[in-house]
Amino acid sequence: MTSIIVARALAPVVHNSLKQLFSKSPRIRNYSKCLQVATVNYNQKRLYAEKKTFERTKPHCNVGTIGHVDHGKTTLTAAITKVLSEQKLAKARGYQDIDNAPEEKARGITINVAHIEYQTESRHYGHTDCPGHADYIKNMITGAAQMDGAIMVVAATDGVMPQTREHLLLAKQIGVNHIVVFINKVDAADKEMVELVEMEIRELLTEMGFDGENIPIIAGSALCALEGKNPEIGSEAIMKLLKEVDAYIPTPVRELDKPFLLPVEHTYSIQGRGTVVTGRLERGVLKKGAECEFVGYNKVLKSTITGVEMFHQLLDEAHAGDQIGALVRGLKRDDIKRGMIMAKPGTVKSHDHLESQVYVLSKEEGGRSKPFTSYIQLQMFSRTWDCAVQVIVPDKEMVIPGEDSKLVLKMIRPMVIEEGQRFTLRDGSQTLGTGVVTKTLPRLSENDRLSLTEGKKAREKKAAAESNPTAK
Ligand SMILES: Nc1nc2c(ncn2[C@@H]2O[C@H](COP(=O)(O)OP(=O)(O)OP(=O)(O)O)[C@@H](O)[C@H]2O)c(=O)[nH]1
Ligand SMILES: [Mg+2]
Repeated sequence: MTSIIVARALAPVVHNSLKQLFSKSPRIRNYSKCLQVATVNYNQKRLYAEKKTFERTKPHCNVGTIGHVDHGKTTLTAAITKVLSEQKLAKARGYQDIDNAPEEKARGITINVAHIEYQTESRHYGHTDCPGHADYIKNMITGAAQMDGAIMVVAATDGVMPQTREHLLLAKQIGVNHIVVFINKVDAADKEMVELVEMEIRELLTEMGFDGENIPIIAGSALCALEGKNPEIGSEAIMKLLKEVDAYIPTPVRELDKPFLLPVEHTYSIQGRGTVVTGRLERGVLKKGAECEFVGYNKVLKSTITGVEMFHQLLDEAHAGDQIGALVRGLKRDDIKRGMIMAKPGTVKSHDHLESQVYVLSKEEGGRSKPFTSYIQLQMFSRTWDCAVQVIVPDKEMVIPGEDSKLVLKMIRPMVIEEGQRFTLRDGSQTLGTGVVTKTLPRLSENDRLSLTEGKKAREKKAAAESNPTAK
């Protein structure tokens, strides 16, 4: 022990004298470079070795902020960590810490989702802050796909706005059924306005199929909480909100006894360590040393998991529901893509052809106004991937908005699909409906796949020829 302490204390002195010595001769300078690289690697490995181990003392739950652009989702996220940090239940994260990409800072909006950690007395939380801007809805869908419940933020100054509606709709489609509402910016609105906004939200929630009458709605000001002003609408409102989140959003039952599966959300390259993939472990238990397989985009890549972390703390084993980073051996960052599935080898398969049951939203529910027929091309979102699909309506002429229909989907590329898997279909910037995979079908032939990329006219011609083979 003493020798380790002495060696550590002497290391910088030895390092500096060697550096001075080496820098004198140009030939020896190369050695100096090597030494620098070795030092960086050593420091990174030391940092890794000194990381704390995560202690699982409370149930883990994934929540996040959704809602219209600029209504205060990121400010609320920062405020929650600030208020909880005063009780030693979180590390305070500043607004700029959360929206930290240069474009986010320049535009003052969220583009990428951010994952933050905090605790209440009863649970440990992973919190995903989603973007509200309509252009980044794809990131919102991926973010919301990881949540067990959501905090919907509505500014009292604006009330219900287009993405308030759209985010609620998508949350419902994705299967996020438990929502708690925070009416923000009450410092800038009068009491009557706040009451009106609350009524408007309850109406909308009911219209969208949520329990509008009983969903907890808390009014406050995230900015006041963050700046430590007006505690009754600031920090006290945040604590009230967290109490409701604790009580209203149930901890889901996790599938711990199944083989592990993690939909990849991001990949990072860590110098001296390798590649880290992040995402929420959907099922099973993941241990360091486990063999794994990455499946999707026409690839199956084998690897071994050499480390597991949760919010920068080491984990002995990750459980379903945990938001984790896994260090994998022998793969480069570019080999792995968002949307791939990391799973126990041989337990998942990719498909590009499936049968499904889809509910097509009516116009009033935010869906399209016109019916559609076979060969329409849509975007399918499931887990963390999205993919272009061609729709075949097998047993009727057309599908009318507001009805439930059997649809055959042909995907432009094979991805991991399982029976019972849920997905959302979007048409450009509009959500069309939600469905569940009822059956996977044999892989598409090259010929079939080509027809996916054909122009609309060519498809219509082909369809006409197929339905009337005698016509020239
Ligand atoms: N007056 C007042 N302003 C607030 C409050 N909370 C947030 N704001 C301001 O509202 C603006 C938008 O806040 P953000 O937290 O970036 O909003 P957002 O919902 O995360 O925005 P996107 O992620 O881009 O959709 C900022 O200028 C905040 O300072 C509040 O309680 N009162
Ligand atoms: Mg934001």
